Amino acid sequence: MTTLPPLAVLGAGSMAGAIVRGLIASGVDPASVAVSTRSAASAAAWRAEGVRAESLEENPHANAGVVGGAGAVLLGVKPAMVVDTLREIAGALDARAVVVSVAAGITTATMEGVVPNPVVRTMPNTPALVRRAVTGVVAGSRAGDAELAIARAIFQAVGTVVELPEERIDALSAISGSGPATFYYLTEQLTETAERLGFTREEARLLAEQTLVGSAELLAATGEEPAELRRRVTSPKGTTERLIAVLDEARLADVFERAAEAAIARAREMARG
Ligand SMILES: NC(=O)C1=CN([C@@H]2O[C@H](COP(=O)(O)OP(=O)(O)OC[C@H]3O[C@@H](n4cnc5c(N)ncnc54)[C@H](O)[C@@H]3O)[C@@H](O)[C@H]2O)C=CC1
Ligand SMILES: O=C(O)[C@@H]1CCC=N1
Repeated sequence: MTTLPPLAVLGAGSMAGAIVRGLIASGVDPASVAVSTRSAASAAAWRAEGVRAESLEENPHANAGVVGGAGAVLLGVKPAMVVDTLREIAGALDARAVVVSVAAGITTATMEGVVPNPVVRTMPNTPALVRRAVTGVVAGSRAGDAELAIARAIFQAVGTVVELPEERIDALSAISGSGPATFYYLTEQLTETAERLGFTREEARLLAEQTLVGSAELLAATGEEPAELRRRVTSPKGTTERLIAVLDEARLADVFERAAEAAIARAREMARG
């Protein structure tokens, strides 16, 4: 297994923060991770977790400050900030460091146009925090086996890795990058339905959320196909059969396809800047 080099993380918000915490949960030494944050309070919170942290509030050069000595630099800033952030750190980057981006829509070619380093583009998801992420990984033109192995090692420590060509990553993002939002949205909808059926908010949340968690655990534990697990819930001529018939009528597959196409179109807009 590839040993992770010292890691610098620029912008440790929802996504990169989940990755760092997932890495620490996997046994990575927090002292081998350096984080730059916007606020001093956030940097202090990371220091309390044993991570080296600098904030832009205390030091406007915090981004360049944390990349020195790093063998891998994880870009966790918003897509619109990626190019500016790379410009900021270009002079401080170790020549051999691999730049790993999680940004939606920002191509490897765009990043390679700003820094001379090898670049890997990824699309993880927030279950990284509990080491259950699915991450799409794309090698840039300068990333060789060693750089790809580092990126793979980072994301395998927090879940499962899928390697794919760059033209497929926006589609992967629509399914797994945004996917946690899809499942939480469904859970919210089911909670509201339960409330409309007369349950209190607390009861409704319990019913919807525990059903999501229980169903996911059953899927993971049995390795059965969702269709088979669904069949076991659907008694012939029973209540679930009627329920699923209504969902079928609503053509959810078409709705999900339209939703995914909208996300893909947005990623392409973001790529154009
Ligand atoms: N949230 C998600 O589920 C996923 C997000 N992503 C990608 O992750 C990236 C970040 O998204 P989120 O974590 O959702 O946003 P976020 O807003 O939670 O995180 C961005 C972080 O960057 C910090 N920041 C802002 N300007 C900075 C600067 N100049 N230097 C250093 N840090 C700075 C912010 O304070 C914040 O903590 C985006 O590129 C997004 O496309 C990718 C996959 C999933
Ligand atoms: O919403 C976004 O743009 C990011 C990418 C996938 C999930 N969150």
